Amino acid sequence: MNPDILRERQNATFDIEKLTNILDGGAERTNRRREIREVLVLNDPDFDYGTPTSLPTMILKLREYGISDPVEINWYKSMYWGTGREALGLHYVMFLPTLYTQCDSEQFNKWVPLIIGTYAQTEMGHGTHLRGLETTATFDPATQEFVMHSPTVTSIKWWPGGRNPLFLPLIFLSIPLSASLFDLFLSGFALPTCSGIVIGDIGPKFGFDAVDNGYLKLEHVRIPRENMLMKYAQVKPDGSYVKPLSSKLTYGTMVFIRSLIVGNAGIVLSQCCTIAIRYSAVRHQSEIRAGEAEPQILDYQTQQHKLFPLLATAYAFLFAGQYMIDTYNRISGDINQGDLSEMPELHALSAGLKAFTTWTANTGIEVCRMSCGGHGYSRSSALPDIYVEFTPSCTYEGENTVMMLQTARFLMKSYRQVQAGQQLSGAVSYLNKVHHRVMAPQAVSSQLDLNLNTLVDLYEIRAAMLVELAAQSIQQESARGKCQEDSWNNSTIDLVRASDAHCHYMVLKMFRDKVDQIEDPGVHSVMSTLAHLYAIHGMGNFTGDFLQAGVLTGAQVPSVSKCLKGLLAEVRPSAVLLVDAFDHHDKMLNSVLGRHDGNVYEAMFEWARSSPLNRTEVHESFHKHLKPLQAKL
Ligand SMILES: CC(C)(COP(=O)(O)OP(=O)(O)OC[C@H]1O[C@@H](n2cnc3c(N)ncnc32)[C@H](O)[C@@H]1OP(=O)(O)O)[C@@H](O)C(=O)NCCC(=O)NCCSC(=O)CCCCCCCCCCCCCCC(=O)O
Ligand SMILES: Cc1cc2nc3c(=O)[nH]c(=O)nc-3n(C[C@H](O)[C@H](O)[C@H](O)COP(=O)(O)OP(=O)(O)OC[C@H]3O[C@@H](n4cnc5c(N)ncnc54)[C@H](O)[C@@H]3O)c2cc1C
Repeated sequence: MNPDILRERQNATFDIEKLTNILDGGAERTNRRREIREVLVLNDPDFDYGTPTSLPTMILKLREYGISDPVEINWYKSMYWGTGREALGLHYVMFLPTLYTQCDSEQFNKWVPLIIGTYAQTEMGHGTHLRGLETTATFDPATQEFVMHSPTVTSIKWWPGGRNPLFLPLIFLSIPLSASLFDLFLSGFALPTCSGIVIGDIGPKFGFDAVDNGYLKLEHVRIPRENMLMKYAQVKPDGSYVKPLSSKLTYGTMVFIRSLIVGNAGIVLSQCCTIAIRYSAVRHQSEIRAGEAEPQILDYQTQQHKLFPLLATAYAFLFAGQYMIDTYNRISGDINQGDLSEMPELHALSAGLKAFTTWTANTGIEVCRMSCGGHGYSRSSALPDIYVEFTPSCTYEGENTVMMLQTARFLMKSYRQVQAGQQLSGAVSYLNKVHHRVMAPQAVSSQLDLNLNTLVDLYEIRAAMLVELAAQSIQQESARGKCQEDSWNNSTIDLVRASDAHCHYMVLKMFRDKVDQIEDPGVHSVMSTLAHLYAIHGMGNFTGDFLQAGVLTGAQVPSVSKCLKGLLAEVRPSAVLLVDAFDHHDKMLNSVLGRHDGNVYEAMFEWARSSPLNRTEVHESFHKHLKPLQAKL
C-alpha cells in the first residue's frame, strides 16, 4: 500500500464502518450490499466484468439469485457495470416502474414477468412540453383498437433508450382524446412484420454509448384497446373515456426517477471525491517551504477548497437522496390509496432537488477532474467517463431550468396562500413566518454564530426572502399592465433563484437532521464538521443573498472566509477516511487514481501498456503507411 495513503488511515477519529452503515441505512444493509458485491458478483465464475456479453448473464443471475428488491438490483448492477450506464437501465428505472404503477391488475400479470421495454415519450419537437406532444392514438370502436400515428416530422418519437431493434414493447405517451390529456400505451411490435413503423438510431451522442437511443415513426399502426395502461384512466369498448383522478398521475414515473436521481447525484459525487481525494493524498508536487520535500497536493489550501466542500456536498446529497426516496414511497403509497393531497408537494420537491443536485454534481465532477491535473484527463482516472455519463441528467427526466420553475410554481402558490392567511405545513411551512413578519433577521451579532441550527435558520430566511422577491417581481410586472403569463416569464430569473435557495435550505436542513440522529460521538463530530462546511461554503458563494436578507453584515463577511479556512483544516486529517466510508470497490470505481491502495503510478503504467496502441513495439501503421513512403524518398 502507498505509504502516504497508509499514513492517512492511521489515527482515525471516528468509526468508518459505522459511517458506512449510516450511508447504507444500517449494518444489515451494508452486509447485504457487500454480500452481493463480493459473493454474487466478484466471486462468481460467470462474472465477465462489464463486457457486452455479460448483459444476458446479469439478467439470468438476478433471477437465479432471486434479487428483486430495486435497491439490491441496483447494488448488483452497479457492481456489474461500474460507473457506466447499461443498456437495460431504462427498462429497470422507467419501463418496469411504469408498468408497476400504471397497469391494472390484469395487465400487470400479463406483461410484467415477460417483456423488456423502453419509454418513448419525447418527440423530436417536444421533450419538455408534454401537453405539446403530437403522436395521436385514435380509438376505433369497430375493431376495438387504437390507431397510433405520427402526424408530423416533429411527432417522431425521439430518444427512447434501449430501443430493441427486434422487439419493441414500449411505453408510449400520446394524445388519444384531447390535447390536454394523454395516456400511456404499451405497444408491442414484432419487427419487421409490423408495417407502418419506421425505426432507427438517432446517431452518435456526447456519451451514454451503452444505451442505444432510437427514433420511432408510426404510420397508422393499430394496437389492441387493452394496450392502454388502464389503472388510472380507461377507454371503454364503446369508446367512452374514464378520466383519471388527476391528469398528472400519468407523470408518475418521471417523479419516481427524479426522486432516484437525487441520491444518484450523491453517489456519483462520492465516487469522484473518492478518486480525487485519494489521488491528492499520494500526489506530491511543487513545494510549500523552499528546500523541503514536495508536499502532498492535499496539503494545499486551494486543493482542500476545491475538494472538501464537494465531499460535504456528496454526504449532503446522499442524505437528501434517502429523504427523497422515503418521501416518495410514503406519498406514492397514499396516492395508491387515492389520497392525492401531497402529490403537488412531491412533484415540487422531486423536481427541484433533481435539478439542484444534478447541476451541483455536474459541476463538481469537473472540479474533481481538474484537481487531478493531467492524469484527471486520462480515461484511466474514470473521471471523464463519469462526467460524460452523468451530465445528461441535467437534461433528461425534466430539463433542470424547467424543473426549477415547476418548484417555483409551487412556491408562488404557497406564498399566495400565506398572503391569504392560510397556515402552511410541510417543506414550505417556513413561508408562514413571512406573512407574520417573524422572518425579521435575528439580532446579528458581530461574530458569526456557527451553531448549525442557526445556520439552517439563516438559509430559511434567505429562501423566504427570495420567494418574496420573486412574488413581488410578478406583482410589479402585473402592476405595469403585463398579463399573468408575461409577468411570470419576466420574473423567471428570480423564480429559479428562489427555487434554488429553497432547495439549498432543504438539503442543509436534511443534513442537519441526519447529523442530529447520529449517536456515535466520533461520527457525529466529523459529520457535524462537514455539515458546517456545507453551510459556510454556501454562505461564501451566496454572500449577497445573506447580506440582502439582513442575516449577515458586511463586518461579518471576512469571518465567513476565516471560518471556511478553519473548517477545511479541520476536515484535512479525516479526508481519506471520509471517502473510504463511501466503500466504493476498486472494481466498480475502475479508476487508477482512486485505488484503495494508492499505488497510482505502477497501475497507471500497467494501464497505459495495456492500450491496444502498445500491443506491438512498432505500430502496424508504420509498416503500412510510413515505411512505403520512406522507401520512395
Ligand atoms: C411538468 C411539466 C414541465 C409541465 O407539465 P404540464 O404542462 O402538464 O403542467 P403545468 O406546468 O401546466 O402545471 C399544471 C399543474 O400540474 C402540476 N404538475 C405538473 N407536473 C406534475 C407532476 N409530475 N405531479 C404532480 N403535479 C404536477 C403543476 O404543479 C401545476 O399545478 P398547479 O396548477 O397546482 O400549480 C411537464 O411537461 C414535464 O414533466 N416535462 C418534462 C418531461 C420529462 O421529464 N421527460 C422525461 C422523458 S423520459 C427521459 O428523459 C428518460 C431519461 C432516462 C435516462 C436514464 C435514467 C437514469 C436514471 C438514474 C437514476 C438512478 C439510478 C440508480 C437506481 C437504479 O439504477 O435502479
Ligand atoms: C441521454 C438522454 C437520454 C434520454 N432518454 C429518453 C428516453 O429514454 N425516453 C424519452 O422519452 N426521452 C428521453 N430523453 C429526452 C429528454 O427527456 C428530453 O431531452 C428532456 O426532457 C428535455 O426536453 P427537450 O430536449 O425538448 O429540451 P427543451 O425543453 O427544448 O430545452 C431547450 C431549452 O429550452 C428551455 N425551456 C424549455 N421550456 C422552458 C420553459 N417553460 N421555461 C423556460 N425555459 C424553457 C430549457 O430550459 C432549455 O434551456 C433523453 C435525453 C437524453 C439527453
